[in-house]
Amino acid sequence: MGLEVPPEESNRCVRGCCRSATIPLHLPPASFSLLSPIARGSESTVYEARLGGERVAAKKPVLSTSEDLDKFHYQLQLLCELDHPGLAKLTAAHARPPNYLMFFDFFEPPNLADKIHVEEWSPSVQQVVAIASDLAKALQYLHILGVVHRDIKPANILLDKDLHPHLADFGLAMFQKDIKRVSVENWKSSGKPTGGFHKKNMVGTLIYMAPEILRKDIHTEKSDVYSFAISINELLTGVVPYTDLRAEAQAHTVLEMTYTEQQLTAAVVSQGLRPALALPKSGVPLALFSLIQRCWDPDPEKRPSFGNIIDELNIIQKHLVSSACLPSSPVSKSQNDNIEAHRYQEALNWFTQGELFIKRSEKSDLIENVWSGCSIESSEYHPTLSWGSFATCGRRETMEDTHFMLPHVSEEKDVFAFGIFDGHRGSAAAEFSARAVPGYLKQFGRGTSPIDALAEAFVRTDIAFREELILHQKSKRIVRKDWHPGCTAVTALVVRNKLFVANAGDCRAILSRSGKPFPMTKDHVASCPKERERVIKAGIEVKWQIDTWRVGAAALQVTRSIGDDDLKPAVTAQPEVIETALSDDDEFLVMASDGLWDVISNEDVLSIIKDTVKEPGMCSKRLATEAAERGSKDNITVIVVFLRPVSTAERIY
Ligand SMILES: Nc1ncnc2c1ncn2[C@@H]1O[C@H](COP(=O)(O)OP(=O)(O)OP(=O)(O)O)[C@@H](O)[C@H]1O
Ligand SMILES: [Mn+2]
Ligand SMILES: [Mn+2]
Repeated sequence: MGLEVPPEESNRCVRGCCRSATIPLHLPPASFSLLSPIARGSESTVYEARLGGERVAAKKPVLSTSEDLDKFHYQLQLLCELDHPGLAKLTAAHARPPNYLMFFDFFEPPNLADKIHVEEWSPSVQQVVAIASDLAKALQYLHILGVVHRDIKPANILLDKDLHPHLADFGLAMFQKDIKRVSVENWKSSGKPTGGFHKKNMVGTLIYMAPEILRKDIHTEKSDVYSFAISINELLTGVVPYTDLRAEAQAHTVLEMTYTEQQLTAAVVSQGLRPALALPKSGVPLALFSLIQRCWDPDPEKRPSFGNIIDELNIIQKHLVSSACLPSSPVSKSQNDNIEAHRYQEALNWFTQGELFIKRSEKSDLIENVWSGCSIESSEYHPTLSWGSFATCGRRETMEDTHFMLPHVSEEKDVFAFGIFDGHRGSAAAEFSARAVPGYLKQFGRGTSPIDALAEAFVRTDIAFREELILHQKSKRIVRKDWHPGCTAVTALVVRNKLFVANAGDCRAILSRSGKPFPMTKDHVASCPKERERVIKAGIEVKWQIDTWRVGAAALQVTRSIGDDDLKPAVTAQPEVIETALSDDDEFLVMASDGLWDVISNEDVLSIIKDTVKEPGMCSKRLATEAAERGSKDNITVIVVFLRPVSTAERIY
C-alpha cells in the first residue's frame, strides 16, 4: 500500500498534541476518498473509504463544540498508542480543519451485534469461547496500558473472515488516570456520565453498564469486565439482554416497554438483576456460566481480571477440545422456543410468604407450649438475658441476610429464640425463613424436645419454601425458571438453663465461657472433608473451582442450607444441633453471618466485646463495624446475647 509517514517532528495534528512515528496524521486530501456510509452513530458517521488504494473505514466525528474537538484529539492521541491484533487498528488520520477523520482497517459488516440479531448467527460454544478469549486478550492489553474502554458491547466488536473479534469504538476510552481526575466531579454534578454517554437509546446502552457506573461511581477496568460478561452471555443466548428476543429492533421496543431507564437501573443496582443465562442443556460448560456470573458480580473487586479470565477460558477451551470427538453443541435456534417470557423481577414479598405459611400450618387447638426435656428445678442456674443485634449490607449492593429475636417463644417466660439467615442467589429464602422458623418454634407443643423442634423447624421451612417457589413458578408469578435461592441458617434456643444451637451452613455461634470462645456450631462448607464426602455420596459433584471447593453447578460453598432446590437433598437443611447447660461461667453468646467470621477470629470477637460498653446492641454494631473495617465484603449480621446480669456500672458510658 505504501502510505508515507512524514518524519515524526512534522507528523502532528493541528494542535501538535497528537503524534506518531507510524501513523500518518495529516493525509493529503487526494490520498483518500469517502464512499458510502456504513453506519451513522450518535457521535459519528462511519464510511467505507479508499486510502492509498486500500479499502478502509473512515470515522467522521460530529464536531459541533470545542469540547467535541478536545475529545477528538484525546481519542486520536490514545489510538496512536495502541497496537494489538484484537483491536480495530487506526491506520491514518486527518487531524486538521476542515476535515477531521480517522481511518481504520476495514472489517466487512456485519458487526457482532448485527451478526447475532440480524443474521441470527448461532455460534457453537467453541466459537463463543474463542471470541471471548481473543476479546479478553485485547482488553488485557488495554488495561495493562492503563486504558479502559468503557463501551464494550457487540455493536463495537467487528469480525474478520475467520470470525476473530476486533474491538472498535474508542469514543469513550480513557486512561484510568484521567478518569479519576476528570469524571468524578462534573459527572456527579451533572448527573450524567461524561464522554457523550447520553444517547437517544439510553436503555439500549444501559444494559451493558455495570451497577457502579449506574450509581455514578467512576469507571474502572472491572467495569469493562462486567460489560464483557453481558456481551459474552448475549452471544451464548442469542437474545438481547433482559428480553427473550433475538431481533434487535423488536427487542429494544419490548425492553423499553418493560423498563424505564430508572426501573432498569434500580433493578440492576439494587436487586442484582442480570440477563438470563443460557439453558443448561445448551451444552455451555458450567465453568463458563460460573465465569460469566463472577464477571458480572455486583462488587467490582470480586470480578476477575482479564488475566484470570484468559486463564479460565484457556482451561474451558482445552476441555472443549478434548471432548470434541463428540459433535459440537451449537447454541441452537430452537432454544428460542424454550426461552419463555423471562421476567426477572420477583415482586413477591417473601417475609409475607413465610408468615402466611405459618398461619396456614397453625394448629387449631390451643397449644400448651411446654418444652420437654429440660428440668424445672428451683435449684438450677437461671441465666439473665439481654440481647441486641446489628445488620448491615456492608459493601454489597443488596442485603440478603435476615434475622429474628423472639423473647417469648412460649407461655413460659424463660424460653428465647434468636436466628440469623444468610441468603444466596437472592434474599427470598432468608426472608421466608426469618418468619417461618420462629413461627414454627412457637407452635411446638408438649412432648417435643428442643432438639427435635429446631431440626423440624429447619427441615419443614426448607420444604415449604421450595414448594412455595415451585408453586409460584407454575402460576407464573415467578417466571424465572432456573432460579434456586437458598440461605444458611443458625438458630439459638434458650430454654431455662439450657442452650441449643442449630446450624446449617456457615453462620456461626460462639459462647464466651470462662472468658474463652466455646463454639456452638461447626461450619458446613465444602472445604470440610466430612461434609464434602457426605454431599458427594448424596450424588452431587464437589469440585475445586478457582479458590475453594464448591458444590454442584451452582458452585455453592456451603453444604447445608434452606432452599437451593437444585442441590437437594445433598445440600440438606438438616441442622447440626449442639446443646449445653449454661452456668455462671457463661458470659454471652455471639451469633453472626459469615461476613463477620470471614475477617474476625473467635478470640478477637470476645476481646472486642470485652472492650465495648456492655450493651448488646452496641456490641453487635461494634463487631459489624470492625468487620467492615477489616475488609469484609459481605453482608454482616450480628446478634449478641448477654447471659448474666450486666452491672449498671458497666453499662454506663
Ligand atoms: N473499521 C470498521 N470496519 C467496518 N465497519 C466499522 C468499522 N468501524 C466501525 N464500523 C461500523 O460502524 C459502526 C459505528 O462505529 P463506532 O461504534 O466506532 O461509531 P460511534 O459513532 O462511536 O457509534 P456508537 O453509537 O456505538 O457510539 C460500528 O458498529 C460498525 O458497524
Ligand atoms: Mn459504537
Ligand atoms: Mn461510540
